[in-house]
Amino acid sequence: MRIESGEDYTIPSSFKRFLRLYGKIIKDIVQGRFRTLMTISGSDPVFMGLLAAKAIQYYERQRHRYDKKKYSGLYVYHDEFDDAVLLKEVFSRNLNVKYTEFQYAVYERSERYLGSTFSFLIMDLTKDLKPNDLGRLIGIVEGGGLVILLTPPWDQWDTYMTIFKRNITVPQFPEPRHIFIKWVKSKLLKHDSIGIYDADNKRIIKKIELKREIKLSRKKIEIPQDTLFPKQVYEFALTNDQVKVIKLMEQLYEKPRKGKKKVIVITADRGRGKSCAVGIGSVGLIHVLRKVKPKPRILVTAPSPSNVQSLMMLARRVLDALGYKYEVIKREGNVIELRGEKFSIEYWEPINIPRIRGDIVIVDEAAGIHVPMLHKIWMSRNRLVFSTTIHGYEGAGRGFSVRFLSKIRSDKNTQLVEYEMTEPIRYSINDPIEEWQFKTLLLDAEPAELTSDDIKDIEEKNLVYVEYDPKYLFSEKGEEELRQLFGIYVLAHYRNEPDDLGMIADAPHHIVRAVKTRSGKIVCALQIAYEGRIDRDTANELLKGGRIPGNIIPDRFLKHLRYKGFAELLGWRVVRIATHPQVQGRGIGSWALSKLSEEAISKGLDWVAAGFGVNYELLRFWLKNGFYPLHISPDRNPVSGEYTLLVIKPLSKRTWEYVSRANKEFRLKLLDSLPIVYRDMETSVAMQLLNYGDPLLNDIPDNLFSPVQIDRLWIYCIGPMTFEAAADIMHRLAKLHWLLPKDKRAELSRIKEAILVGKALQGKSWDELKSELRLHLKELHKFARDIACKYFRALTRKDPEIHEPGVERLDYDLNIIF
Ligand SMILES: CC(=O)SCCNC(=O)CCNC(=O)[C@H](O)C(C)(C)COP(=O)(O)OP(=O)(O)OC[C@H]1O[C@@H](n2cnc3c(N)ncnc32)[C@H](O)[C@@H]1OP(=O)(O)O
Repeated sequence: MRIESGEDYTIPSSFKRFLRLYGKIIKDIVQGRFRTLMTISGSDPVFMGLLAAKAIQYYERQRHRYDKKKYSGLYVYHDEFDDAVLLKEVFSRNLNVKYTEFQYAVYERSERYLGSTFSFLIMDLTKDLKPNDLGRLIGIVEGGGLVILLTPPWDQWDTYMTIFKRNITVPQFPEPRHIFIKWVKSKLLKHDSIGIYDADNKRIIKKIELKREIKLSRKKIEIPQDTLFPKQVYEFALTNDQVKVIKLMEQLYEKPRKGKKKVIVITADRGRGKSCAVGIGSVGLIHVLRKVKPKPRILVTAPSPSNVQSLMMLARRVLDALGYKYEVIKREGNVIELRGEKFSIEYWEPINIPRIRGDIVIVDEAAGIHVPMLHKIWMSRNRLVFSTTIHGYEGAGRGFSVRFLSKIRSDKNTQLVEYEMTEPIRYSINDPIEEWQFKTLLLDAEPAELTSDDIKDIEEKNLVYVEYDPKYLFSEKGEEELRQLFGIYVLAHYRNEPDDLGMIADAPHHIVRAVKTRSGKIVCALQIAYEGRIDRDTANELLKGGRIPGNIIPDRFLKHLRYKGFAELLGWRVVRIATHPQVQGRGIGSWALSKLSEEAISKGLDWVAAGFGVNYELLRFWLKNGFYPLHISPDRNPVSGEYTLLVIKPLSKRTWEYVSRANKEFRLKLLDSLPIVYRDMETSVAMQLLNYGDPLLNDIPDNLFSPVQIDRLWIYCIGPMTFEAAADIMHRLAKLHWLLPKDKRAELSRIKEAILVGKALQGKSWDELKSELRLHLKELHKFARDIACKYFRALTRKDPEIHEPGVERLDYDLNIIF
């Protein structure tokens, strides 16, 4: 195949010139441990493959003059496209390298390379640009290395229909906005250490330049004299920061005193080797713990098993070096356990950690886990490591410290050690490509600093509601506001990925709103999605269980509430809302929602809705703002440990009718599902859900209980019999309580209502209720009897003291259905 071999092509002199500029700076690049980037744009896969091969070949030889190493390269592509396969083939056939070994991977499988280091990375972006890929993969390249981006023709790239763009459109909005790639291009043009070549027109778009000082290369590793772990363990560290982390982990060898906890918190930007350091340290711990314990067990958790692969990889290397025998257990290609005869290092989903036995718990990428879940994990153990990315793909900014760390810092029984790793493992601390990546993906975005004037504006509600045009946000003028906006999400939300940024830019049905102070500081950020106005055929499909991209609210409404007409309505789903952490709880979020509703009404929309992991505080926020619960997921999310709840606020009369009925259906369903599906739901949340909305019954129906049941209720109320003997009646009473309007219910305090839900509806054990409601057993039993007495009075209008026990009559009708 002449074409595939690229024989008909010659390398243009402009490309040779383009490459020579890399050669000119290569000495500084190698010495400074900087990385470089090259973009090759064009339409001919053969030519592109050839140029990429020449580029690597040239670069390798130049680099080798200065560091005399062996190199490794990774080529990532989409194998479902013939021309992407052709490009890769041409590249590999024409690659004439002396010191480099290349590997080829498809994007879907590229996760497994994340812990490894490569000298060269080629990303074929001719078919797709998924922001998360840019976020994950660039970091694997070492200082002195080169990243090549292969892209569609430079001038057409912006409007190119990528897989990412196709996936984020919905049937009602088929055309994406084409903003994100334009943004990426502007950053490629702006940052140094990046060159751009136009293969179609054989011209240099941008020459490479290096505009930064070389910082002294890193310090030699110093292993402390006095260590508990063997020196061999420490030898796996690549930086002194890693040494420090391993040394800190020695502190977990000894158990804390009773009632106390030892916690180590490690924070770092991406690429600082924290997971690897923790992996090395865990084997150190296993090694020493084995001397005092028959079978030490370390539990590792993270949002997903892929997050702990570098930890596992380093743990394996150290185990091998220390001569341990063990089995490697994998799930879907990820290592989830290293099982030796007398030890184990095991990955478990966060939700499982509190109930599994283990000596030490390591939480990796902790910022990716919801704060209430982190709390449960922290409560359940006394020796823990939390490690997390501050900025970067999994980063949560200072959110982790603001919301979680501040709590454990103030706990007197926790001996807390915090350590921030700064030294990058693979490249220099002032690496230009990391800088480009951070700026492009807003990985270091932070919210605005608020002044006393801003706080005054907030107190006086001197606020401005802003309707953003995404084009403006992703422009030089709007960039600062975009950074503030995204910074709020990073800080307030538990999960933020570059793909979310891509959605804001390109998803045609997503819009952004914000609240600013008068000086222009953003204090609340909202991301909204248009949903609804679904045609009848699709609606019928949904009713039969079919799917539709996006449209979460209409989809669940149709599937679970079955009102077909709802599909025609148009609404806004609040995808994310977050208030600047410094000023939460001051009414800004509520003000934003009221403005949003006003805008939605002015645009003729029917509803505003939201879906979120439900907890008491957050649900309070939505209920306070007039949103009705509509649907709740049957399972807890394995990472956040929360049920997902959908809430909706009707804006038109027609929607009102649907929502009022839907909410009644929801509560009826919940009442009957609590004992079956939601036994473990927080009782406070169940009460909130049952209490909100119009009454389901007007009055207590006649003959609801038989005289025998009434008499059993009485004997439980006055004392000798147990709750269990009247559990059936208490269960029906609980249902009755939440079906009635408030003024027709027996008057119960909040705590008694909680007992009624927790015990009589959810069937929790007395012990479970005791710890959830923080009551003594005696009090619980007393309160439960009080409930029985109150309802005895409400049902019979008699005082239990003067009741005549026993039943004489046999002639009664029983209303067995409410
Ligand atoms: C679809 C979704 O995005 S749901 C996810 C919502 N976002 C988050 O959870 C991120 C973190 N939290 C926040 O950013 C904010 O607290 C928001 C968006 C939930 C509320 O915005 P705020 O400006 O704090 O709301 P506002 O002051 O109007 O209302 C406060 C009420 O919200 C509830 N609330 C929920 N979370 C919080 C919180 N972190 N801090 C304070 N109040 C909170 C409280 O019940 C409070 O009511 P109260 O004052 O009567 O006790």
